[in-house]
Formats: sequence, C-alpha cells, structure tokens
Amino acid sequence: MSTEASTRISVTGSQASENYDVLVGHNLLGEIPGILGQRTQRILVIHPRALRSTGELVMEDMRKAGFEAFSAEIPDAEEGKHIKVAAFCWRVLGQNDFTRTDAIISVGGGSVSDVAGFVAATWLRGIRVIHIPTTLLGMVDAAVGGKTGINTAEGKNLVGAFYPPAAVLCELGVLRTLPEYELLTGMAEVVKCGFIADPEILKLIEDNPEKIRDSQSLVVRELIERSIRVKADVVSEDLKESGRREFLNYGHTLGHAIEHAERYQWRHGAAVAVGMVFAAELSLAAGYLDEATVDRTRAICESLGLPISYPADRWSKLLETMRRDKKTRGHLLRFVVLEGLGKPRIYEVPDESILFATYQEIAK
Ligand SMILES: NC(=O)c1ccc[n+]([C@@H]2O[C@H](COP(=O)([O-])OP(=O)(O)OC[C@H]3O[C@@H](n4cnc5c(N)ncnc54)[C@H](O)[C@@H]3O)[C@@H](O)[C@H]2O)c1
Ligand SMILES: O=C(O)C(=O)C[C@@H](O)[C@H](O)[C@H](O)COP(=O)(O)O
Ligand SMILES: [Zn+2]
Repeated sequence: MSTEASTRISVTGSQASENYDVLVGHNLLGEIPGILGQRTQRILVIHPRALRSTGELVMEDMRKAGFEAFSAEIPDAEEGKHIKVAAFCWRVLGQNDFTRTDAIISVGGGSVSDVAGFVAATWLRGIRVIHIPTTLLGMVDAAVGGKTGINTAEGKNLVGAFYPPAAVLCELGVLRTLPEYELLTGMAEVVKCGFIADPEILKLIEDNPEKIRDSQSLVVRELIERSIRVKADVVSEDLKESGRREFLNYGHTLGHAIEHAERYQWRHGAAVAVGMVFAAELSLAAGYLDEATVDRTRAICESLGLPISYPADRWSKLLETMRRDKKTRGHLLRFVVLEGLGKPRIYEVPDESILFATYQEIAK
C-alpha cells in the first residue's frame, strides 16, 4: 500500500456552493463523512454490474461511517447513459425517501459519473454527488467539471446539465484492475490536455512508453494530476461553456459522430483519437498549424495503440451527426483547432468542402 500523500486540486465556481476538491491518492473514502456533513443520512451508490464488488466495498464503508447505504446497479459502459437507467435510479431514490440532504456516490468510469451526475442534478432539482472514478478517463476528465448527461437516439450527450459534484476522489489503487485498453483509451483525453494546454504531458508520454502502461507508476500519477489541473483551470473559469470550455472539446466533434456511427461499440477515447487527428489536419488545412504537429498527433495516438483513421464511405453519415454537435450555431459548424501547442481556438467552417477534403486525409 502506498504511503504517498494525496494531492488536492481545487475547482472553483461562480458561487461557493460550486467549489469542490479533486483528491488524488490512496485510502480516500474516509473523507466522505466530512464532505457530506452530519445531516446526510442516506447514500445511493450507483455502479455498473461489472464493478459490483467495488460498489459493495464502498457501501460497507459508508455503513460503518453511520450512513444508510443503498445501491443502484446499472448496465455497463455506454448502455448506462440512457433515460431508462436514469428513471430506474430516480425510482430507487423515491422508494427510499431520499431528501435534499442525502447524496449519491458514483463508482465507475465516465459513463457512470455522467448518468449518476445527471440523476443527482435532477432528483429534487439537485442533491449532492461525489464521484469515485474507476477509469483513467473518469479521473482525468469525466468526473471533473460538472458536465453530466445521457445519450438519445439522435446522438451523444444530447440531454444533460452542468452540475458540479461535491468532491471527486481519485483512488489510484482501483486502476489496478483496469484492462490496458481502457487505460490507453483514457490516455486520449490526457493527450488532448497535452495539445490544448500542457505540452509537457506529450513529452512524458513520448519519453515513457512502458511506464504509461503501468497504472500504478509515478508517470501515470503525474499525467493524471497534470490533466486534472488543466481541466480544473478551464472549468473554474467557464463552468457552462460560454467560452474557453469549448477547447476541452478538441477532437470531439468528429469523435462523438464516430461513437454514434459505431453504436457506442467504440470506446470514447478511441473515437476522440481519430477526432484529434482530424482536428489537427483541419488546423493545417485552415492555415493555423504546421505539419510537424499533425504528424506528432498521429505518432502519439499510434504509440498508444489508438486508431487514427476511419472508413472513407462514412463521411455523409458523420457530417449529418456533426450538425447536432453542441458547438454548432444555426447552420454554422464550429471546430476546436490548434494554432500551435497549447494554443486552441475556434474555427467557424466557411465552406463544408474543407471538411470533406480534410476527411480524405484520415479516410481508409
Ligand atoms: N462529463 C464529462 O466531462 C466527460 C468527459 C469525458 C468523457 N465523458 C464520458 O465518459 C464515458 C467514457 O468513460 P470511460 O472511458 O471511463 O468508459 P466506461 O465508463 O464505459 O468504462 C469502460 C469500461 O471499463 C470498465 N471499468 C471501469 N472501471 C474499471 C476498473 N477499475 N477495473 C476494471 N474495469 C473497469 C467498465 O465496466 C467498462 O466496461 C463516455 O460516455 C464519455 O462521453 C464525459
Ligand atoms: O468537459 C468538457 O467540457 C469536455 O468537453 C470534455 C470532453 O472530454 C467530454 O467528452 C464531454 O462530455 C463532451 O461534452 P459534449 O458537450 O461535447 O457532450
Ligand atoms: Zn471526452
């Protein structure tokens, strides 16, 4: 067991009730009673089937701390981000008389914190939620920042709310059981942070091809903390995405369309990797970025075993889905592009032919 101290990264909002801490370290569950306070009686632990034993451990701990603990076991991965799953959780909350002083704890990857956060935002118009992310992606991105959501038939995350958690506890030991592919798809969001804000992240990945595959290594911990700092910095300034927060969507315009086209059988991070190569190529085509940075994007994604291309014949379907992206304004498609390392900007697409031409660069 590690004896290293935990790291505390603060996120601030426009009012005190939106402030919270992200803790990274070991043995963090003991923080929960202090975060929730004495008036909290009931806790609902929302976890996927695949993490039943982890969910039970958290429930046991909460019972020992004096809470009444209930669980809602939900379908795994993207299947959980469905209105029927939210309705099931609302039913459990209702049947067990959850009040505004009670709380939800999410235990799982980004799909779980997204739906659990949405349930917390909507139950009684808002009860507190603590996220315990169990994937790399959940720790560095999904659990932090207060974006919650579910999918609809038309697309990814189309229904949701901005709803900051009461805390995020990144218990590093839980990553021991995470399959390597899940660790590497989570790295896509780490790479994103590297390109949009902290290029040192890219160097750490390039210089440590083995350690980045060991979830318990100090390099992975440093990558986690650096990525959380990038996200905390952005969302502290712009919770509701009226400006700078859009930069966190780098690679996601095409990425989300690919996830939709694949009926969510691709992991989010894999789709975002292809989306980042597309966004880098678009930055080049628009005259903002040099070829070397585009090549670097491909090289880093490939070194992580992430996809960098997509079938040529899917373009029209992808374009149709991208029109529903949240950054679109009227008929105007908008992409996050790069003007250089750590220099994201918005590109309003003047003519869709540039998108088609760029797609040929990543099509196979
Ligand atoms: N709200 C946000 O800001 C935000 C940011 C990024 C991504 N997301 C969302 O996050 C989701 C992707 O999250 P994800 O990549 O964590 O995927 P996920 O939640 O689907 O989990 C991936 C798989 O890993 C398994 N798993 C989770 N923890 C494990 C562990 N410790 N050991 C073994 N297996 C484990 C899960 O059961 C699942 O099968 C997408 O829906 C994406 O849209 C949201
Ligand atoms: O937090 C954000 O803002 C992001 O864009 C982070 C993304 O990694 C994440 O996938 C997010 O859920 C995408 O949000 P959406 O608004 O495009 O649905
Ligand atoms: Zn993402």
